[in-house]
Amino acid sequence: MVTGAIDTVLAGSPAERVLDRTLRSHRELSREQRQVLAEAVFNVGLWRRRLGFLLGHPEPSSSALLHALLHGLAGVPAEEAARLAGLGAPPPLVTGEPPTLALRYSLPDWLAEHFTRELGPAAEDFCAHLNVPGPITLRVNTLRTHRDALAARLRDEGVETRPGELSPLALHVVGPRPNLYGLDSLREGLFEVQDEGSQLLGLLVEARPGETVLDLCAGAGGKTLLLGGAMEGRGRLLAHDPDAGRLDRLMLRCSRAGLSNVQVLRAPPEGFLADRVLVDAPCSELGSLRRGPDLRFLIEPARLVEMVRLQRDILERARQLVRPGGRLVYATCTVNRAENEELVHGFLRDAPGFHLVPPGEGWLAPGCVREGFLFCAPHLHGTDGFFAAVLKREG
Ligand SMILES: C[S@@+](CC[C@H](N)C(=O)[O-])C[C@H]1O[C@@H](n2cnc3c(N)ncnc32)[C@H](O)[C@@H]1O
Repeated sequence: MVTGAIDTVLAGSPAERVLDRTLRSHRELSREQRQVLAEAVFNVGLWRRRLGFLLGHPEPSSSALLHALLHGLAGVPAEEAARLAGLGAPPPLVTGEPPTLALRYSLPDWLAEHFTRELGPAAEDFCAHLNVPGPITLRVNTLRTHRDALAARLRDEGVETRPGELSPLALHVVGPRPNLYGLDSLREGLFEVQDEGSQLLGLLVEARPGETVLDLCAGAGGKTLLLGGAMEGRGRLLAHDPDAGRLDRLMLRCSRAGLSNVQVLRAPPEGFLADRVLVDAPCSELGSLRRGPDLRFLIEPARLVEMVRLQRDILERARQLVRPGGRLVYATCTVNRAENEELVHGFLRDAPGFHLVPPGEGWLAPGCVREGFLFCAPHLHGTDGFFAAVLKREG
């Protein structure tokens, strides 16, 4: 069953879905067996390239990969590892460090080369952090409570946290992964799960009570909810996304959070000017690769180029919706200059009425600023990878 699930993941099915399906059809498994299955599927899915190197074979069988994981990476004795993997005898493993970044951190070659071009020598550290799960981070809903009170409430519910150092709204869960969805505090809308870097993107908008704020790529509302808190529920908060299902989820989350001034726009917005516009753009999502073991193997390299045209179009639309003197925040969760710095510089060349302003002046940690933009990454800040530009329309 384990090797069957691994085969399906290696053939390109998303690991989360394969695991879910396998667990559903094997309800007889004990808690420990389910845990072992999940770890085997996720870790072979993640480490497949490094395991292939250990085996000296580009396309080894699932059993051989499982053996290499257990013996080569987890240190289980060879005979025991072979038995657990269903092999008669342990295959020999290569010793020594893999010679390339792609093999060391189990990435497609093109992606490792991309990160080297983007980050230079820091690519090694960045890629190492892609293989370590990120923290579970919560964002306090300031419409209902404040951070210290939420931490105390969570402690009463058995969840220990520590405050984030970058976002004043963040709490990181400490210790084993809790079942957050079973907590009354979540049902009462006291918090949302949101990466600390993602919180910074919403905070860069610096939305104020009484303003008109447009979240142009609102999705299921992660940032809309933050903006609503900053506006203290006063003013007009407009949320648009072409994905109707996501907007439905946004509305549910707003109601749980006690946010009543959100207006959902199902058609592309027009005919008004906003004080602030957030473009949390669709992107290649290379900053979120640690969120899934196999995401790196599912991305098509062409996506890094194809997204740029869509991002330009969205930014152009956003430009027309910012009032004179207003603010436009362009953000992505990717590490790709073509979608980030280059796109913004191109926009500034074509839209002379806008200029770049320092992100988060007076509150954002200087370590989160690179070349005048927000830049966060797992190896530097413990967040997913994010980019943002804060642009002001001249008055
Ligand atoms: C990075 S996600 C947004 C995440 C969301 N802001 C949040 O914090 O949860 C990008 C969103 O852009 C949306 N999108 C795609 N094409 C778009 C377009 N042409 N105009 C506006 N949004 C678009 C996608 O449906 C997706 O929900």
